[in-house]
Amino acid sequence: MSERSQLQTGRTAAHDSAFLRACRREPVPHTPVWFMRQAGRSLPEYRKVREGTAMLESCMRPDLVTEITLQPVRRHNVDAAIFFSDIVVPLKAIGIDLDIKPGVGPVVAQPIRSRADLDRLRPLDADDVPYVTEAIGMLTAELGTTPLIGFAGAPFTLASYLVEGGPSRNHEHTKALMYGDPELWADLLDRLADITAAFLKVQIEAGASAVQLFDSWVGALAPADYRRSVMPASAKVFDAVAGYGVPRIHFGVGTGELLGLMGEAGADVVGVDWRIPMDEAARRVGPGKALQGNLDPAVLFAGHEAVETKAREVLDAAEKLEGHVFNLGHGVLPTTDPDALTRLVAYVHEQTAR
Ligand SMILES: Cc1c2[nH]c(c1CCC(=O)O)Cc1[nH]c(c(CCC(=O)O)c1C)Cc1[nH]c(c(CCC(=O)O)c1C)Cc1[nH]c(c(C)c1CCC(=O)O)C2
Repeated sequence: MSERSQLQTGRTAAHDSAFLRACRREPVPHTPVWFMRQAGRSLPEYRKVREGTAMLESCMRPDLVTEITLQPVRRHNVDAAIFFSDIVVPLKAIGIDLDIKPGVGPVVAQPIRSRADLDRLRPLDADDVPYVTEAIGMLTAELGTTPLIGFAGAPFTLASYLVEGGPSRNHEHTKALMYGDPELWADLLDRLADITAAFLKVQIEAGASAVQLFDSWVGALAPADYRRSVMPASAKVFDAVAGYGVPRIHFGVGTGELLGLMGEAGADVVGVDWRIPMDEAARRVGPGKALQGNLDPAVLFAGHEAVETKAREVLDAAEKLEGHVFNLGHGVLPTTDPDALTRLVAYVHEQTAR
C-alpha cells in the first residue's frame, strides 16, 4: 500500500469513533474518554520500558514511542491514544539546548530574553523530526479504529519555558517581556506559532486524527492581556491546520475566565479544568463547540465510590452539551493507581451507553 493510501485508511478507520464523533458534535454510542498524561509514570509497564532511557531520548525512538502510546489504550480501554512526546520536542529539534529533568520539567540552558536570542528559534520542518513521522506511521497501523491525538505546546506556554529557563510559578520574566517589550514579545510568539503549526502539521500528515494545543500555563493571564498578547499567535496555529478538517482541541489550566477567548482563538473543542462546572463552561464558550473535561485528577485518590460520585457530577453537568469528551481537568498524577483509571473508563462508558 502506498504511504498516502495507508494514511487515508488509518484516518478513515477512526472516522466514526466515539471520540471523533463527539469532537464533531455528532451523536455518540457512549461518551468517549481519554486522559491527559494517560501514558507515563502511573503505569508500571511504562516505568519498565523507560528504565535507563532519558525522557527526550525516548521521544526520538519510534519503537518506544509506539509501545508507550499503546500501553494505556491496551490497559484502560480509552477511546483515544495521545502521541507520546513532549511540548519541548520541536524546540529541541531546532537546536535549542534544553533537557527534561525528572521531577522538575523542561530546563533551558540559555533563556530567550533579547532580540538577538530570537535567531535561535529557526523554523521547523518535517526533516527535523523524522522519528515523529515514523512513530505515527507505526501507531496508526496498530491502532485500527482508535484515533490518535497529536499535540503541541501553545506559543505562550512554550515562551514561558524559554524565557524563564524552566518551570515557573509566577512567570515573572515572561510577563516582564510581554508587558515591557510588546514588539519583541509579539515576534517571539509569532515564531513559536510557526514552529507549533509546523509540528502539528507533521503529526496530521503522518496520520493523527485530532490535535490538542496545550496552553497549560495561560491561566496566569487576565483576559485583556490574553486577547492582546497571546490570542493572535494561538489563532495563527489553529488557522494553519484548519484545512485538514481534523478536530482541534484547546486546553489550559485555571482558564475559567479565558474559556470564551480560547474558543474564539479557533478551537473545535475547548478543554476545561476542574475549577468550573461543565455547564457553566459551556455558557462561557458559547454554541458551536464541543467541550472536554473535567474530573479533578486528585479525585482518583479518594476511592472508587468517590470517583463514581464525582464522575457522575461531571456527566450530569455535561448532559446538555453539544459534544462532550470525558477527561480529567489536567494530567494523570504520577502516583495514581492505574486500576482507578481503568474502572473510571468502564464507569463512564456504562453510565452513558445509548
Ligand atoms: C507543560 C507540559 C510539559 N509537557 C506537556 C505539557 C502540557 C501538558 C500539561 O499541562 O501537563 C505535554 C506532554 N508531556 C508528555 C505527554 C505525553 C502524552 C500523554 O499525555 O500521555 C504530553 C501530552 C509526556 C511526558 N513529559 C514528561 C513526562 C515525565 C518524564 C518521565 O516519565 O520521566 C512525561 C511522561 C516530562 C515533563 N514535561 C513537561 C513537564 C511539566 C514534565 C514533568 C516533569 C516531571 O514531573 O518529571 C512539560
